[in-house]
Amino acid sequence: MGHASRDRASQAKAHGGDDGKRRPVIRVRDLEQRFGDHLVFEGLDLDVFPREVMGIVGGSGSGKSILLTSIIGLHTPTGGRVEVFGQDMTGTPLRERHGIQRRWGVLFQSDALFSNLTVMENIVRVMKEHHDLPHRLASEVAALKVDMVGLEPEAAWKYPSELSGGMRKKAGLARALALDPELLVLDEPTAGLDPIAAANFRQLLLQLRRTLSLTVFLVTHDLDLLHEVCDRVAILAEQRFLEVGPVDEVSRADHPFIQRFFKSEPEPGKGGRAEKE
Ligand SMILES: Nc1ncnc2c1ncn2[C@@H]1O[C@H](COP(=O)(O)OP(=O)(O)OP(=O)(O)O)[C@@H](O)[C@H]1O
Repeated sequence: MGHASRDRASQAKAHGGDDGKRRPVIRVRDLEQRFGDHLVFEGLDLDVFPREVMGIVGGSGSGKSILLTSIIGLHTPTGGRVEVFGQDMTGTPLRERHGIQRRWGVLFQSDALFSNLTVMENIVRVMKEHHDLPHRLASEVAALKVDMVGLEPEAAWKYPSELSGGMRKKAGLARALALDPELLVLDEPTAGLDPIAAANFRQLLLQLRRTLSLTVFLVTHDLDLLHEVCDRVAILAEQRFLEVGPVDEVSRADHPFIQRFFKSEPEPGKGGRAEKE
């Protein structure tokens, strides 16, 4: 057995797998969301496997945020089931969810850093919420996270308002990595970045994914991110997943939404971000 397969086997074990069978990190079954008469989606099924990067694409209002927040237990959909690390997200009591929550890191579109805290303090705060760590040790680990995302050490002492958009995203990512998560959940990670910062961020994701063996679930409109970073993509439109599969295959599917999405030209200054519906 080579290093890589040995790694994967031990990882599968760590994830509760048996005989090398890969249990999904995220398992979505028959998910449904309605608001009164308004059906957002129904019948969503999705598996995201260990070390896979899954991209979710869909028009505005198709329910991407609802899907994402259902996965991290912030929203309870009207029907169906979401399991993360084998635990039912809606059926698990809050106190037990705390244990699952430290196994993932989330980067929201707005980066959601506390504006009154420095980058360092933002990261330390997350660590202290979950671990009883001496301040000095927490600061040292936070400095490592800052380095890991390619920020200069001095950025750690800055407030979010003193950083560029790209640096803020990296700081948000450093905070998402604070607890050494196995799963990274990213909401439009390159939205709003200039083309160079977006390309830089994509490289960073590729590198982190390789070095940290991360599973990644991300929502995006960035075609370059889909092609360069994602293993599979799920297209959410017409209240369901139109297609789920490798990006190259899905992008060839003969559906008007998919054709429009994958053929759309990058918006000027948006670094390959495709047009929203
Ligand atoms: N609390 C709510 N009450 C009623 N309707 C809601 C509520 N939350 C979301 N919706 C509706 O559900 C649909 C899906 O919302 P969601 O935010 O998940 O879309 P999205 O795909 O993330 O869109 P965007 O790309 O524009 O952010 C939208 O039509 C939205 O108006």
